[in-house]
Amino acid sequence: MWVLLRGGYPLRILLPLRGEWMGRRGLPRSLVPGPPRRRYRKEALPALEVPVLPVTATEIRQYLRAHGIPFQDGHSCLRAPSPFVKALQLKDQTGAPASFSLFIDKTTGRFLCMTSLAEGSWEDFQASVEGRGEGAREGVLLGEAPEAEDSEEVRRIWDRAIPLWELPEPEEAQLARVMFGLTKVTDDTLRRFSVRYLRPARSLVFPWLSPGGLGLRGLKLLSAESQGDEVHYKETTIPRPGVYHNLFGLPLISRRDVEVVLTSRELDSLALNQSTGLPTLALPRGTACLPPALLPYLEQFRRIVLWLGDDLRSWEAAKLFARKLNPKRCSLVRPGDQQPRPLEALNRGLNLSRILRTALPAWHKSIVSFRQLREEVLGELSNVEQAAGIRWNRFPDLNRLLKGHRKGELTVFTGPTGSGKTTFISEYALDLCTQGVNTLWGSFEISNVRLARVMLTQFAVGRLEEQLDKYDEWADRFEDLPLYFMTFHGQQSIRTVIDTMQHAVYVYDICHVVIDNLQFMMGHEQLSTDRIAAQDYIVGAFRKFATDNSCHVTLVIHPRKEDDDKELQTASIFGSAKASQEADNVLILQDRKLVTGPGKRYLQVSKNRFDGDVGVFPLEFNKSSLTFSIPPKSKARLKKVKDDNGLVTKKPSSGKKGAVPQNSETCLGQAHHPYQPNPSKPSR
Ligand SMILES: Nc1ncnc2c1ncn2[C@@H]1O[C@H](COP(=O)(O)OP(=O)(O)OP(=O)(O)O)[C@@H](O)[C@H]1O
Repeated sequence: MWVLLRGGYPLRILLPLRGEWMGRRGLPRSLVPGPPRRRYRKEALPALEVPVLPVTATEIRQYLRAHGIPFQDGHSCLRAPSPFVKALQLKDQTGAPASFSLFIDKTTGRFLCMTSLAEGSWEDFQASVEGRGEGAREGVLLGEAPEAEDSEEVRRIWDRAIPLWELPEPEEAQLARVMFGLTKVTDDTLRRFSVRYLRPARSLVFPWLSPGGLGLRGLKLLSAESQGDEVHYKETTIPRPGVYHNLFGLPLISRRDVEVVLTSRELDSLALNQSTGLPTLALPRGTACLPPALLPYLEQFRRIVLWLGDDLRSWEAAKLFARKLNPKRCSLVRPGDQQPRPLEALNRGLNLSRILRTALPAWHKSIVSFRQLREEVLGELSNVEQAAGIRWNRFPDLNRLLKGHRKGELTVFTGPTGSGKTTFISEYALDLCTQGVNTLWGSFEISNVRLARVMLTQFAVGRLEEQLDKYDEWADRFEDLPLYFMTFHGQQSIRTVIDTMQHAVYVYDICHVVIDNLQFMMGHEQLSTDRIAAQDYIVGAFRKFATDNSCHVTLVIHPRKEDDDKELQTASIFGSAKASQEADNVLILQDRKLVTGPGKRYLQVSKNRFDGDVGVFPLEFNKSSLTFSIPPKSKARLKKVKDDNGLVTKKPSSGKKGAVPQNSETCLGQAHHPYQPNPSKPSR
């Protein structure tokens, strides 16, 4: 059953790959825990060229006032009476008075009615308010959530899973407890959270229950594999990660709870709740993202403590999420030896309540004293490996020079026309995306379909035209990557692009934005002198965005002038020194055709603010897989050039992969070779 919405259709500013290219799924589904979701669907209309800007909180308030709709201002949402609630429904799913059960996200305008569970975009809401009379006559029907298709599989797995204490073999139960670190978690805790165990998969099963604990919306299976003296966890969710929006523990939250502890793992929530008795919730995809669709369920809390993990990445994610939740009500538990993950703290007999009391306020005045910085400095010093950022799997020599890909930096990338800039940066970004770096592409030059085709070929490391029988397998895995595309093409104003990037950071927790390329934000009418000023302004805007949002921006720039027989220099990129000063890193794709022959390229790191190492290394283009990454068998040479102190070091490349980040779990929660589909992931 579908609703035929009246009025304008929201133009898709951000388009997850699946919506445009795969053609097999509808618009992004921002689902929230609860019984079968009611959602608005729209006739598929071609997105028009001019994207709309996200609605602002001021506009939302003005609209509600103009239509006489009372509202209360919350932390991340406005609360209003719901137009989707029949008069007789007096209580919502969580037992609150249904009158103010509509939550409208102040940043995106998306709404969720806690009573009818209707949800949709700001335009949907306006259509339902303005078209209410006509809507009723046309028969406003609400669609079932598309992921309902998984419910049979969910029910089948759930029915086959049993509580740990019901396992026939006590040894099996004990082994499972040891593997998952649950030796100090009681059966009562497991029972309260309805945790089960699926014997055939040797996996814990965490249910996605509706707030009232009535409906089963989905599941997360967690398996553990011991590798040496380490245990690696692998997560599988139904429905897939992109729509698995379960706040694990939500059914245990009562309306009277005003404080909650957010964790990044279900096991940590079990340990925390058992040890402190505090309400606790686990985020559906750990530190990878905090879907805005979950914010209405967190509105009731006056204090939120984020205890996401024991490493720098968790600390960074906690700061990012606190900004979305309203920093003034958030406190962060700082990672440290005496402040490990909650489950580890429980197993080490530490006092979790005391650790919670050391949580630092997320919000502080704009001028900070060193006291507030010292914790972060300590965090960086004790996590040098992670402070260096995410390492590329495919470009070990890039790791040796840049040491990693870090949030908050601006990288400028250039190369001669037609040299393979888009192709290289596509693989460079894909490599990071497969490691859980939420990525937004702004492809102004080539269409998203063509770019996605290049990326899928690079992802499959081979021509899919010759193996179309494997297309679905690769496309399914590719679809689960945290990868989003702006729908702009051709000239765009920098303001529009920045606003859209801001929106994406909020909605999808984007950590890496690729802009290909800067020239598309330079109006044609600008004269040459203006062009330099315009370029400086645009680079400055991206610099500010990267810093303010702790999001890495990679900016592709066509060189100002090129002499075919000479290497590009930094000066040949920028009109003025300002732009090269703004960049943290400057990469140049050199194609010395005269020297190295067809296909050969060199990548030159000509600026590296992180630790100063600059140099060049060879790249070999593989036409069938469209990849530049060094084939594992071949050894590439890394030549370092003199750094500022005149030191010259020349290290033969070991050809080893760059150091894989400590937590090699990806956004999909499983560590697997990024080049191959993961056979252990159940096929759809
Ligand atoms: N090293 C290479 N050798 C041969 N062909 C290449 C190489 N790199 C990319 N190509 C091919 O050249 C074409 C142009 O590549 P690409 O669009 O990445 O270049 P570009 O530098 O981004 O171009 P432009 O300057 O127009 O943006 C593509 O078809 C690509 O497959």
